[in-house]
Amino acid sequence: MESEKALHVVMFPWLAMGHLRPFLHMSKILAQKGHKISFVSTPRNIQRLPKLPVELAPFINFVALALPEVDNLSPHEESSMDIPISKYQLLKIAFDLLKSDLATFLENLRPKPDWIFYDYVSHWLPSLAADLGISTSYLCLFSAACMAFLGAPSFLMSGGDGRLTIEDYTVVPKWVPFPSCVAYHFHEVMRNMAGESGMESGTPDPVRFGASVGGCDLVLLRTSIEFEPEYFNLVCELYQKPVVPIGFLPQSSTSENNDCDEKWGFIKEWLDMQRVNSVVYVALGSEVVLTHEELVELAHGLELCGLPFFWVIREPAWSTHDKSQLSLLPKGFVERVRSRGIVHVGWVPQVKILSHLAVGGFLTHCGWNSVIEALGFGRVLILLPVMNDQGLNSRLLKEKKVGVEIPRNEKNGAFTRDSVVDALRIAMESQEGESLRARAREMRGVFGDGIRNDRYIDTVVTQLVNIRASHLKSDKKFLM
Ligand SMILES: O=c1ccn([C@@H]2O[C@H](COP(=O)(O)OP(=O)(O)O[C@H]3O[C@H](CO)[C@@H](O)[C@H](O)[C@H]3O)[C@@H](O)[C@H]2O)c(=O)[nH]1
Repeated sequence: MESEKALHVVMFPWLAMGHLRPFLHMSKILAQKGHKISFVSTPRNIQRLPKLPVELAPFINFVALALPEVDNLSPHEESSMDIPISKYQLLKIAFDLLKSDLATFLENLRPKPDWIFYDYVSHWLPSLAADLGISTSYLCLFSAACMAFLGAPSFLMSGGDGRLTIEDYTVVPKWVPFPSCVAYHFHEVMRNMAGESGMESGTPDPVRFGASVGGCDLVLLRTSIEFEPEYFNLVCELYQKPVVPIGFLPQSSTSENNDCDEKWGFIKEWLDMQRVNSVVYVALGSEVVLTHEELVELAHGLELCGLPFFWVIREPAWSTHDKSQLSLLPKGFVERVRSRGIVHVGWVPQVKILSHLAVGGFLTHCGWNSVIEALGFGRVLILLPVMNDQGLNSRLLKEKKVGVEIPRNEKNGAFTRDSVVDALRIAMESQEGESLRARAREMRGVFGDGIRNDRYIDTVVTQLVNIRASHLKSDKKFLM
């Protein structure tokens, strides 16, 4: 790369592991190409990120801004994984209050950064950056299908997004011109509403999305044209502005080299003892907490199916001993499955686990990072969406025939142990599931191919350089 084209990019992700990590990953990829990064977040979130490889450390500067205090949010509650969904709006209030410290940081940066990449929550950032002459990109970490479902920015901005009833979210929107099953189930909308109660942050999520898309110079979407061309093209039509796919930012099994190294030893030892493609990896990301009933049915399903499994259970920071996830499992479960199943509480090196040849399938909540990581290694998916965008992703993955969804009761979301067993058997063993497994294996070439995905990044960098150059040309104040 010619040195005069090196960019300085400020990263400002939402306070959630599923957002901080891909922003960091994007930072590392740009740093590898010689660009400079200022990664802005709160102290505890920065501390929790995987350590940088030495060769990239000079290119990435972490900037810690203290999270402003708000009522009913304790000082250590800095990320969505620290709090129940009922407190998400409080975290958004605190996040919005970072605006003035971020503005001070940006004003004092010399020379001025070229770009700021922001997340969907910071709806106030485009105008702040524009005043300072910094180009803006909304780095969107959701599938194109999900963004197409949400709709055009003007629609999102108009009074909360024009959908008035729960049922409005359960149908494919009228602007989707091709056959699609991407819409929420009733119970998914209900679960999401638990995080929106009262709109305490003053800014509903649809408005945050609409302003983030509408206000930026460039939308970067973490997807590829090969996987969901119809939805990607629809997003471009809806947005009427430059939208560039960034590919999937695939990670190799060694790219998280220092993430939970000590744990990997024992996990690998266990996986090494299992047959190729035989293990179901079960994990539900950094935010989902199952209800007691769901946890019990999932446990029974895993026990009854007879397959080897590695189940990661997240113990929420706010749970007490009698409400801990482990204590809610069926009595004697861990002992009964010990010969073929591991229940692990706490953080694990997920990418390393998914890369292991013993893992055949992934029972997932359909967080977009998890989906990308699993398909990068060609693992078939058993879909158990819970909240956020997960239901939409699940429908997309079903549509693309790379996974089987565990059926739930439409109204209350209940699922049974038998439906878990059925889905697991289809995905992992039965003749019926062979085409799903084959299609998931094919996806390695789309999600996991480093060279193919790197081409997307090269296009992104060209766009960043060109758009920035045209901004500098058209407005002298950008030259400060
Ligand atoms: O023990 C763990 C648990 C998680 N991870 C990593 O953490 C990330 C989790 O991301 P994701 O799978 O997307 O789940 P969430 O953290 O739940 O993600 C939130 O953010 C995603 C991206 O916007 C959304 O798709 C989800 O619905 C939303 O819940 C992934 O990279 C995992 O590899 C680990 O490495 N170890």
